[in-house]
Amino acid sequence: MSDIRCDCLIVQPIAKSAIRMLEEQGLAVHIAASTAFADLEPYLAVATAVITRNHGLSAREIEAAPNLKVVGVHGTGTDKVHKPSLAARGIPLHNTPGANAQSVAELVIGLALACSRSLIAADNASRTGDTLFRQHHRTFELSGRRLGLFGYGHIAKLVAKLGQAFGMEVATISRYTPAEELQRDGITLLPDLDSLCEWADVVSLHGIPEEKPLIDARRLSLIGKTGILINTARGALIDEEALATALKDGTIAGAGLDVLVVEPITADNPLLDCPNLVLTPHIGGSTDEALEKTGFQVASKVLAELAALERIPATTT
Ligand SMILES: NC(=O)c1ccc[n+]([C@@H]2O[C@H](COP(=O)([O-])OP(=O)(O)OC[C@H]3O[C@@H](n4cnc5c(N)ncnc54)[C@H](O)[C@@H]3O)[C@@H](O)[C@H]2O)c1
Ligand SMILES: O=C(O)[C@H](O)COP(=O)(O)O
Repeated sequence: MSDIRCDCLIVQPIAKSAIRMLEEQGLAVHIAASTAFADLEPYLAVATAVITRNHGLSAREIEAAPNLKVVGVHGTGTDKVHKPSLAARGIPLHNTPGANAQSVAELVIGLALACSRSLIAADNASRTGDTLFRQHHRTFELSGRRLGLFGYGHIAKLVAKLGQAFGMEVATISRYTPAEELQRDGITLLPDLDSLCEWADVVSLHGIPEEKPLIDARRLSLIGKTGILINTARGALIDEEALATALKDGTIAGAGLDVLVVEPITADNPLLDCPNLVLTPHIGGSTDEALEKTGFQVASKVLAELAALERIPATTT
């Protein structure tokens, strides 16, 4: 029999303050050495709660956790958690809507500026003393440009505000937002993704992935040769082969991606040698502020669930 004591397994590190919250309620917390199954398995075997981040939790990992009573996702996206396995055992799943939204929204604007001002190439030109760079490199202002948002949830609403502050016109195709809310926010509602891609100078993705990538070769040509594509949502929203071709042949002007189909990036990813592409390694929700808020929210939800199950005293949460 295992002598490991672990009430709550943290699959990927979260804020120290959140870990303290869990420990102060008497939980034995283990932070996994890595997301490899061999590192998780001994702790999954005994844990009552699991907190994970963008790694998610697979069917195999859930099966390896016979005592599991609650799963917390640090972040919004629960797409990598195998929900049928949890549902079959009646295990609740919590996430942290909105906790990292401001940080992601600020990154969207950062990526848009990096593309519109060619910041990566400009940095290189500065380091190499390329005095001709500013003569030969066309860049443009965001002000007066059109920002098209796919989805209008927590993050997109903040991106809209930041875009408007830059003097951008903003439209969305959210199916679920009441027309009065969009009118109040000064957002134009467009009928579909094709219209959004055609209309916008900067297309930013904030929806949930579907079975097929929504941004394919055809929609990239609708975005057009002066257009910029930003994706901080999920890699699966974009056909990466088609995007690599579009960046290389100038079908679109540039792209900024915080998320990829396979993370971390693999050596055979067609995007690796693309021009006018800014990549960040899924850092949207990794500011100090977002980590504090997200950690607090996920720890609170896991503790509330354990208290409801009488695994810890209710008065302490
Ligand atoms: N890069 C990061 O670190 C990071 C951080 C947070 C969230 N995310 C991702 O960003 C995305 C948005 O997150 P959020 O917190 O704003 O989520 P949210 O649930 O608040 O918003 C998602 C919005 O997308 C809309 N939507 C979904 N499918 C749609 C469709 N087919 N057509 C139109 N609208 C659609 C929903 O109605 C909702 O308004 C998610 O995919 C999430 O996983 C990434
Ligand atoms: O869906 C999310 O919120 C993001 O993927 C961020 O997740 P993280 O906690 O791994 O940064």
